[in-house]
Amino acid sequence: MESFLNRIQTVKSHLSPSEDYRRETSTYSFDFEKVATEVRSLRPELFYKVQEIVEKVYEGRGPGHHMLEKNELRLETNKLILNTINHLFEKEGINEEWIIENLDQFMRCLMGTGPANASASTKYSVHYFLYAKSIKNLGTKRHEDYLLRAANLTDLGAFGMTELGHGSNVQSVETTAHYDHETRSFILNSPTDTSIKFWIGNLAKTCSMLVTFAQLILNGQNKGVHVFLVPVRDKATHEPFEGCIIGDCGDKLGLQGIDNGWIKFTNYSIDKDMLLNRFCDVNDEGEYISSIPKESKRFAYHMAALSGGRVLAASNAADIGCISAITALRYSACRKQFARKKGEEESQILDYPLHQARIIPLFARSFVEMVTMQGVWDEYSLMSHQLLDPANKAGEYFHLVSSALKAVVTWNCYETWKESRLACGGFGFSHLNNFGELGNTSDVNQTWEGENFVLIQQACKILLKNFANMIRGKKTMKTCDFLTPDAPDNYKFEGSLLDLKDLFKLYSHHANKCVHESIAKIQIDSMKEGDARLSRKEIWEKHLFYTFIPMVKIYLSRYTMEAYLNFLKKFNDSPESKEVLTKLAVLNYLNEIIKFEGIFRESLTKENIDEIKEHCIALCKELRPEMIALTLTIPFGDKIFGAIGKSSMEPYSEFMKGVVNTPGCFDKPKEWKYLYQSKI
Ligand SMILES: Cc1cc2nc3c(=O)[nH]c(=O)nc-3n(C[C@H](O)[C@H](O)[C@H](O)COP(=O)(O)OP(=O)(O)OC[C@H]3O[C@@H](n4cnc5c(N)ncnc54)[C@H](O)[C@@H]3O)c2cc1C
Repeated sequence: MESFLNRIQTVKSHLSPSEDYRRETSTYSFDFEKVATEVRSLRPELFYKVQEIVEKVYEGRGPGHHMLEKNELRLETNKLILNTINHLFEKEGINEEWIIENLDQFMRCLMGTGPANASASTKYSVHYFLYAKSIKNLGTKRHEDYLLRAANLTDLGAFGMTELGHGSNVQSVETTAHYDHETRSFILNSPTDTSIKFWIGNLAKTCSMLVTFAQLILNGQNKGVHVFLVPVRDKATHEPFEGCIIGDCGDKLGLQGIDNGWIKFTNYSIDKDMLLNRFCDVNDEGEYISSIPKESKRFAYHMAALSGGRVLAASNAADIGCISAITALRYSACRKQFARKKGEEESQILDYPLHQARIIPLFARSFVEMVTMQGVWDEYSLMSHQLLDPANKAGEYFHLVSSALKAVVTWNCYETWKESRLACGGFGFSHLNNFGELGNTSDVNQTWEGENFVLIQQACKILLKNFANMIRGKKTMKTCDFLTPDAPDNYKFEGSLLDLKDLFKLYSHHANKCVHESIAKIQIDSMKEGDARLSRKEIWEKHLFYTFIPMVKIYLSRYTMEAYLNFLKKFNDSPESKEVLTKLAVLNYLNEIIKFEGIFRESLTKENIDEIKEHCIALCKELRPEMIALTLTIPFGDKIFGAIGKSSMEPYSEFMKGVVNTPGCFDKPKEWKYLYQSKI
């Protein structure tokens, strides 16, 4: 903590602050140390340690890093991973037992590598959060050794769920695992081209072990998708074992530092004990046994490990949203274009209300989401061991929350990234300003760990199921305590649009109303007869886009608002800080009302909507002097920002330093002579 406070001091009085820095940090009204300390304490200290280690490793990294050839990037990423883990073991007292016991917390801290090298954090998350977590969640005593070897990186693992023909629909994967009682083994096969496991991170060049999802077939009967621990490479030679053909997926839009690969199995035999058998097994008599008889329920347990990956993707997205918006804010505070009056100095672009309206609400949303996601991590770390307890409802709660958050926060992040990049004009398009790396991750976060439109459907189902439970007199989840059995009366908003607690009531009303309207639509369509008759599935699909998905979005806004209201309690003794942080959230939720206008039409008049727009413009103006100091309260080291986003706020000199130091800047092209061979 001491070194952190020193850092604040350094940031507050940059050694030779630029004029822009000095001006922008002299206008804020909140208690900087209080806010910075509370924001920092949202994460475990180990996160910052990891960030420091990575920053040290990258100290000498010059511009043009993205120009490294794919294999060099991969080598660098693998070395970074090993260096970081070695450092944590040698210097920070981390060991295998601690990692296994605190896998969620450990993974959360390893996210400290993310902003500097998204490929590295992806590799970690594939290895620890998908591979090791699957063994921990689904394995038993017989797999303990594998878990230990995963913890200290003796084995490098990958997670083989997706196939060429099936991504979201995991239940239909085609890889087969036939049980052979004579040899007490499973024989793995990829019977079709579409059954080839594809996109698997760490597989192409790195891993020796692969968690594999396959249909378990015993005595000709398909028992459904099961999870197997599969050695795929001989560690002595690093060659794939016979029966496994492994290849590289080829170049991607980004994240070249991680080796996504494919694998085809041909009569590849693994020991019977390699089935991860916490919930099901083949006994000594060769019979299938399971503590969860229903296949669909068994499948749900096999997938439960994935909710952590969704928490990870959403928290990563919230951070990337913050980093993108911070870059745009700092740059816009320095960048000057056009004088308002002839003869006057040009204006900073952040002083234009148009520019403020584009960027400040996006920062506000990312900030709220970052606060929310750190709270979700805390809750997840505490509850994750309950997720696989059939008597506990935690699994369903986390399925709802992680699916909804993962979809909505990663969509929001992509929007924030795009708008922030555009807000930086041409500079946003230069690799030196980091939007390339940030964009790669904000893009793919929408697809992996569950494709967003598929995930949000699951959240819709759980929300509606909770309503049905309530009607049947069963207990509902705490997160659904806004639901009422009777349809809510029409409601006219009479509170203050600038009061976050009043806005919370408004959102709660509409979250409830949206669930009731969804149910009403289902009921009306279910009563149709004759040609108009629709099946349950048709009704479901018909209302997803305009009714059910917006319902989840409103639910989620209410959820993040509740988390943020709790965060604000930390500032009861610091009224100025509370006021600024409240304004930030009010701006975000008013801005969302404008986006969701249709939903709020019942309770807000046209005059209210006009008033909201006025408030948003006014709030941006009021928050303008606070913005740069607010960006400095977020504890991301300066190294992860591109040239124009650094806290020193010297965009031109930082940028040109990068430009002139980029390899090849002054080189004459080798083939220059053809330039003079025109025949015209
Ligand atoms: C860089 C990268 C790394 C990855 N790493 C791994 C890994 O390590 N291990 C692994 O197992 N997988 C990995 N994946 C795969 C990833 O998890 C899948 O891409 C993801 O689950 C989506 O599956 P899909 O690509 O087959 O898309 P699909 O499921 O085919 O979806 C395609 C489109 O169809 C839509 N769609 C699908 N079903 C419905 C429906 N019912 N209703 C309406 N629309 C629908 C989706 O919304 C989407 O827009 C990785 C992918 C990428 C890009």
